Amino acid sequence: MLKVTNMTKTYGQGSKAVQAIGGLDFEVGEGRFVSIVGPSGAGKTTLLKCLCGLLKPTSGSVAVDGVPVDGPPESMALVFQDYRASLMPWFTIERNVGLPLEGRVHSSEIRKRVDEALEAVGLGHCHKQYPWQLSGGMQQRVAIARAVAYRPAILLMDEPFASVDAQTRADLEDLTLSIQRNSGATVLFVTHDVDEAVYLSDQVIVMSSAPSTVRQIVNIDLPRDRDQVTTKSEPQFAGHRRDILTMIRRPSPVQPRQ
Ligand SMILES: Nc1ncnc2c1ncn2[C@@H]1O[C@H](COP(=O)(O)OP(=O)(O)OP(=O)(O)O)[C@@H](O)[C@H]1O
Repeated sequence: MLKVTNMTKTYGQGSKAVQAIGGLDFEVGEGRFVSIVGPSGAGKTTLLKCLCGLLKPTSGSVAVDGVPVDGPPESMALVFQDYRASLMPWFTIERNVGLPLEGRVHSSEIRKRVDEALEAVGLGHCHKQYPWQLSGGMQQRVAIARAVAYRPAILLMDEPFASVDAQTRADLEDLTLSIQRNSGATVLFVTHDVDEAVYLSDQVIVMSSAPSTVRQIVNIDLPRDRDQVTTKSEPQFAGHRRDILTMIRRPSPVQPRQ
């Protein structure tokens, strides 16, 4: 469904050039949940921006169902870490959720999808409230509801739970899994948290440091029905976690004393 071929990305030119992505090749199958991990500055956000057509790769290509991506495709939605920046404070929750659908589908259909999406994220009682009246975790649920209402074939998520507390994060992980199962969407999920990547994914793409390449694609052979306690107690979970952490761990800058 999604194919990245020999993709590179360099910002700037000449002596100021920064090569973020050195050359990436991978494919993501329809309905898969794929996480992307790698050291800080590896180019994970840059990769997502190239996938959704916000940035043009310097060379190589991105294609969805064989069609090259050269602008934001209709079939994709994005959820960012910073929910404060992605929600409009002067619009109600229901307006925020329905916004990407305005002008695309009939208003009665928008109402129906907004109701369903807010119900799915447990905010069926918040239609008329404003973002600033909700907690951080609730605001991130609104951002997820907006993506759900849009019904994308591909959902890109860039560290979506990095700004919420641990319990809310676990709840949002499970919410994302159940939404993905129900919708059948393909999810690409950038995270710094290796446990989160293993817990959520069918596959984890491990990137090297910049200029990045794919170090390894790890198939996660855990049963698909995940549970925060039992899945994380599985020996395979610990094995995947150890292997991925070993791959992305940076050498310590502090040398031991002789
Ligand atoms: N607009 C830009 N102009 C110039 N350089 C940029 C720009 N955006 C990112 N970079 C550089 O590209 C490299 C990759 O950045 P990117 O944000 O994609 O990495 P990341 O893996 O998402 O980082 P982190 O894990 O810290 O969020 C970094 O060296 C960064 O400084």
